[in-house]
Amino acid sequence: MLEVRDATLHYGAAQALRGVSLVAAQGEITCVLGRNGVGKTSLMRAIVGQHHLSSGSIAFEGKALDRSTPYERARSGIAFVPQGREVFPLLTVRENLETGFAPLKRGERTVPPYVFELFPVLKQMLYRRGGDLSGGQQQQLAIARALVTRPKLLVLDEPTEGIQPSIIKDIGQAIRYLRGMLGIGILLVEQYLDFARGLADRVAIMDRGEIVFSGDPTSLDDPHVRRHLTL
Ligand SMILES: Nc1ncnc2c1ncn2[C@@H]1O[C@H](COP(=O)(O)OP(=O)(O)OP(=O)(O)O)[C@@H](O)[C@H]1O
Repeated sequence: MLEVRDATLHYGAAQALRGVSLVAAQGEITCVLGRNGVGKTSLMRAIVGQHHLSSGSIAFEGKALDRSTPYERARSGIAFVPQGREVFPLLTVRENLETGFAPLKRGERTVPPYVFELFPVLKQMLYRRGGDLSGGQQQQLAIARALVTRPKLLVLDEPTEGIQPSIIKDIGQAIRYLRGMLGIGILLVEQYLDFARGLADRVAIMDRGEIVFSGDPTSLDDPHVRRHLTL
């Protein structure tokens, strides 16, 4: 579904990605792990079109994305939940959700009912401002806003960061539902190892701008694999 090939990315003279190749399949949860600063966010932002690759390619459903804008990628079915959530604090929950309408045709501009089933608190808080929500509620709102775009691939950058355990559990259940019931592909960046291990079908570990391991989540128990994750 998504195929990144030999991607390199630079910030000025600094190289953040060094020949990264990664596949995310439909109906699977692919989890990218790695310490702080190894390039996980740079890779996700390149996939959604917020950063340009210096070389390499990204294809979605067999089509090269290299020249397409973030808006075109959203229209083709890629949705992004950024690190830090980026909820609009002065817009209501409803208005935040409606920002997800932008890539949709007029007739499709509704919030799918399953979104409120996954995150009932958003229905209760529909007219509250985004900035008044707790961190966990904002994370749910950021995921819901991404789902409004009817994605085929959902890219989540550290959705558990700074979130209380009960909401982490709800988010994990929502991600499982999206994979199992809707067949959405999930690409998840995570630092919280237990969460990743419990969800992932495939894992890829990054270190210093490279993918140093990819395979089965059980391999996270292997000390050779884990050494890339510990400080
Ligand atoms: N906009 C930017 N300009 C310059 N350097 C950047 C920029 N964004 C990231 N970097 C650098 O690129 C490298 C990779 O950063 P990136 O945020 O992709 O890593 P990460 O694995 O997502 O880290 P974290 O878990 O802390 O978010 C780091 O050295 C970082 O300082």
